[in-house]
Amino acid sequence: MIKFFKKKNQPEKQPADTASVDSTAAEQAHDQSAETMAGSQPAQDTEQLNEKLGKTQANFGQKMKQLFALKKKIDEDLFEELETTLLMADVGAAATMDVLEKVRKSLKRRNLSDSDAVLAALREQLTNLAQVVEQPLVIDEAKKPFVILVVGVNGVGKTTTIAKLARQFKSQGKKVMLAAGDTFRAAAVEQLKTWGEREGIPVMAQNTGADAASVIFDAMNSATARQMDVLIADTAGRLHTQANLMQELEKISRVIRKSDESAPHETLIVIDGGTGQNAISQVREFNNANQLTGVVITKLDGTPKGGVLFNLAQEFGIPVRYIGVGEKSSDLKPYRAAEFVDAIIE
Ligand SMILES: Nc1nc2c(ncn2[C@@H]2O[C@H](COP(=O)(O)OP(=O)(O)OP(=O)(O)O)[C@@H](O)[C@H]2O)c(=O)[nH]1
Repeated sequence: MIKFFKKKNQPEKQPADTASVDSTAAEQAHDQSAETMAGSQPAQDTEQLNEKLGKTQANFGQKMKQLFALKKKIDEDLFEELETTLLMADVGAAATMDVLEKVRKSLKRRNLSDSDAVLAALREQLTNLAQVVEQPLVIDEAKKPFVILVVGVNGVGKTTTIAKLARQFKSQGKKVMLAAGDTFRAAAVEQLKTWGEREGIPVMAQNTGADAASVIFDAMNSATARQMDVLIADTAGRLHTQANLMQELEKISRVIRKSDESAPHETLIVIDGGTGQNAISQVREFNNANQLTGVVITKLDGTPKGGVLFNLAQEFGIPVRYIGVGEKSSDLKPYRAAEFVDAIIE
């Protein structure tokens, strides 16, 4: 979906001045020829999660099954092969060692040594680890607006995730506003505004190059005045190694707190599921700048390395709120540990 948000090859348009887009403007500016979010007409989501996570499943459960089919004997070699499989799926060294150690102990305790028992113990331990970060995002209705700040490096899927979230919240009957805090690129602001018009979701924006904190501060005031339930603030993608840009994020949070000292109520980092080990340093650096309260892992449909979720769970234990498994609106799924483990192990 949201091909609309594809930034590559998009002409940079001159942005309008400060704009608050109303749902009434919806039809007017709608470019019929523009690619729409595939989810605009709620799509039938017949595809199962295990199909969506097929690449990780092939690199994970399928490999394990092949391993067990070849090796009936449970020995050190088998554990080494399991270790390699987990590492290749980006589970990370610490999580791999920990999980396998617990598998060994569990087998020893129960005096089991057949391959079915190893697979069952592995599933149990991976589920335990995956459950550490299962904590769905709940919008506290006492906070009006409930402010969600979305951060992450470039191109991970922040803007598309925001669009998906906004549609989901709106479909639950919530009043949602977006703040176009990605002020670096004219196209980013324009795209969000046009999309908001079409969806009947107000988008607060200013000129390109405007101070992101000021855009979000204005949006806070407007969302409060208009009694919005949820305000989702986009931010420009930035490398976690760019100290000045990381400081800008700290400033955004400080400015938000001037309007509501309990906000932001959720600081979500979006991570591209195919990033590999770099995901760890991204979460670490962003967490240092703005305490993160949730993680969204996107693009899990396109990578064999979905094991990164375990890596992040082991390292930080920050709740994984959603997983992105495609481009449709319905492809942003609330994260459920058992469902996830089942999908990659089946
Ligand atoms: N296959 C797949 N593609 C996704 C998913 N989430 C986002 N994308 C695609 O990833 C690309 C980048 O998404 P954006 O939302 O533009 O990323 P961004 O983080 O806002 O980018 P910057 O503004 O440059 O920082 C788009 O083509 C999206 O359609 C997903 O779960 N699966």
